[in-house]
Amino acid sequence: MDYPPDAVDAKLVDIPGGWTECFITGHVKRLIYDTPGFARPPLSPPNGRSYRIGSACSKGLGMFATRVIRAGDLILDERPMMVCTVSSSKTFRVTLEVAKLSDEQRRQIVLHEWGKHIKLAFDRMPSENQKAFMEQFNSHEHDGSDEIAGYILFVHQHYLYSLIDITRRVGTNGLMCDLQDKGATGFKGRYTAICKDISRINHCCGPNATWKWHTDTFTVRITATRDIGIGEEITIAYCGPLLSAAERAMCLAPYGILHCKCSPSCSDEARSKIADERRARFPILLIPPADPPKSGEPEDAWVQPAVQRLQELEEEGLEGTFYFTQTSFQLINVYSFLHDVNKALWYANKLKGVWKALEGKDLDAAYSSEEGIKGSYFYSAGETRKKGMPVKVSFI
Ligand SMILES: C[S@@+](CC[C@H](N)C(=O)[O-])C[C@H]1O[C@@H](n2cnc3c(N)ncnc32)[C@H](O)[C@@H]1O
Repeated sequence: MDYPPDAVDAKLVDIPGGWTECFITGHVKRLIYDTPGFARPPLSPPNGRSYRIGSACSKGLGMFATRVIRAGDLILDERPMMVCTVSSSKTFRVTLEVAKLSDEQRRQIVLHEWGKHIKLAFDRMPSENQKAFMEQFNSHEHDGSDEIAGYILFVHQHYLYSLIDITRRVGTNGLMCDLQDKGATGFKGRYTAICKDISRINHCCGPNATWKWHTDTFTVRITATRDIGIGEEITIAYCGPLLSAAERAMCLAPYGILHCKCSPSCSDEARSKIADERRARFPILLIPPADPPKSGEPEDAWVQPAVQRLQELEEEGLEGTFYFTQTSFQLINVYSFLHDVNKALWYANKLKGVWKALEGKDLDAAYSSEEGIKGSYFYSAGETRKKGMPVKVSFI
């Protein structure tokens, strides 16, 4: 992809938004060009750079906050060095099946062919990006998976590399892009992005930041999902954080993470069991009781399961998930219904940063201001109820 068209002798410095080399199909190329606003410049964090790359001990390098970062703050919007497929052609695999090769032989040949294509993209990179790409972490260095794919050798900047040196860096560092081929035949790939700085962010099962692919800016965007202190490591989830520990382990293996070291409790069996049980019961739906509270019982006794659920989500570091926003919205709506505006605003305050991080916009005024809450459907439903009239409400 050469967009916008640049001079043949362009340097990295001539492309301030960042230079991405792509290995993509024609269909995906058209899809990118047709994206409204493509190629907007990447967003700049309003308060400037807020991170440094440094040692994260046994995890290698990592990203660390250099100032306090608030939930919802943009940390980095980075154009990748490379975007490429994560797998190779289905049609090609079928052809190999016909050739009666073993599964392992097929895997090696597909990997080799994929590597040859990725090297084409690598060769077109500006030399600064080639250097930065080769400096990225390679977690598969000694796993013995290079019999065929490692066959082609090339010299780059006085070092001898094999194709596998490139493909392994893609596997270790790639984050999934939201680009997808259509159609059932021919080349069908999911896409992955390798960035200079974002690829240094380590995985955490209870991360403090989230990542999202944006085709209009052609960037991976990192936003904080909770407040991050100075010096604290910035982390993202490489896989669905609501999965069980066993499922997460399966998803992390291709990144070369065989034992997740995100926190001491992650490897603690008893703690993992509790975390699994909590994750399995996170969805919750509040239904108001038909009868008024018994004397002496707080009016919001029936809300407590959701209050506890939100606390558990925070304890697990799962603020950046659907269940956190869903439970928060329910609590805002319920406390509007009960005419407890302060509590409604208290939950709105918890939600606002996460909402900004996930949705890229501020929370609607109906949820975040006294007037908004008092003008909401739930507040008036609560009024009707207070007048002794029956109401049927659903809080989501
Ligand atoms: C995308 S890179 C992250 C940056 C990397 N630490 C570096 O030095 O460049 C992924 C690699 O970081 C390490 N890593 C990331 N998160 C980890 C975690 N939670 N536990 C253990 N290792 C982790 C693993 O070696 C993995 O292969």
